[in-house]
Amino acid sequence: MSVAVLGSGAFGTALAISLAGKGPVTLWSRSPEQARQMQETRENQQRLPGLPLPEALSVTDDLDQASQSDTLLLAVPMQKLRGMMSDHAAALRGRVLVACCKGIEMNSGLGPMAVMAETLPGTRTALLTGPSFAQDIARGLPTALTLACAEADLGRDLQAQLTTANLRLYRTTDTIGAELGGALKNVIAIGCGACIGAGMGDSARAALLTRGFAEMQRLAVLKGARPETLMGLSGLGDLMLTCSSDLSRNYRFGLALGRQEPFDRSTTVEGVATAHAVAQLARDNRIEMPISTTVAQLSNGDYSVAEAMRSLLNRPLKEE
Ligand SMILES: NC(=O)C1=CN([C@@H]2O[C@H](COP(=O)(O)OP(=O)(O)OC[C@H]3O[C@@H](n4cnc5c(N)ncnc54)[C@H](OP(=O)(O)O)[C@@H]3O)[C@@H](O)[C@H]2O)C=CC1
Ligand SMILES: O=C(CO)COP(=O)(O)O
Repeated sequence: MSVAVLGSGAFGTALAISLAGKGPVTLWSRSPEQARQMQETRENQQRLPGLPLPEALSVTDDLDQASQSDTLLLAVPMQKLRGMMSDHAAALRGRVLVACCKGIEMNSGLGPMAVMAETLPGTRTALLTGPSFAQDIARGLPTALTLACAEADLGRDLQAQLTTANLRLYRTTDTIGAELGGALKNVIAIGCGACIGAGMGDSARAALLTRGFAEMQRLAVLKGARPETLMGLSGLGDLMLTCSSDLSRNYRFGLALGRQEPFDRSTTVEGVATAHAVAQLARDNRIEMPISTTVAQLSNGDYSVAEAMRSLLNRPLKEE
């Protein structure tokens, strides 16, 4: 089975580098200029500088060529997934699609699995998610991720196809739990970054992370996830990584909010749109998601970090 990665950002490039250790892989960029640069320099200078592209990795800007592969990894930001799939529906039809994005679509409240199902009904789909920074994967550091696929046999095939020497995949059929774990942890990571940036300390971060995890479980279980999925790589594992590392863009965005410093808005920070989607889901489903809702308000500039923390501390007392 052949594989191509569609989307030449940091994560798509890192996955293609890792997969190239096993055999030929194609990386598609929508930008002819970026594709040419990568072919010439054998590096993704824009999104993943300093990490060489192996020989087995070929770069193209021709989607028809890339989509000849049996398995296509879709490595674009969540809010771009629907548009990218609609633009290229004819080329993607009939292939196995593996979404590699973490988030909830703003207007629909849907995750990547539902967006793929709506855009190309009948397509065989899966999700790759979990704790990993693109730089770590590209450097060949040990990493473990979750491959979620509702079709157990296809999940097994994809697990074997996409596991590499240093990237170990676990599988699950709980696609709802896997996608909500990956989406919701980014929101909590913004909150944790803001808390550290504002000098509120590690104890406050531990409280946010733990109560944030309670929110993640509440929404995920309501949507049909298995609680144990949230305890795994795609939930707790990714939450811990993202809430504690400066390599995370969501965490760094939070740090900047807390320090009242500017932040480059062109950086992919999935948790901002997802926080707004979660706030809407909380209203629609009448559940409490106070930290996620506060992060949405914070990222809008409605609150200072100090005000946000005060509003969380002043909530009615309750059982844990
Ligand atoms: N970076 C990481 O460590 C990890 C990222 N992820 C997830 O992977 C997803 C992608 O993130 P990442 O690669 O880091 O993001 P980047 O910001 O590095 O790159 C995003 C890429 O998507 C491309 N893109 C955007 N819109 C489209 C479109 N409509 N059609 C085709 N390509 C498009 C961009 O192209 P252009 O440059 O032309 O705009 C760019 O190459 C996110 O959901 C993220 O949460 C998951 C795990 C780790
Ligand atoms: O998802 C990630 C780690 O698992 C990457 O996090 P950021 O998108 O915050 O950089």
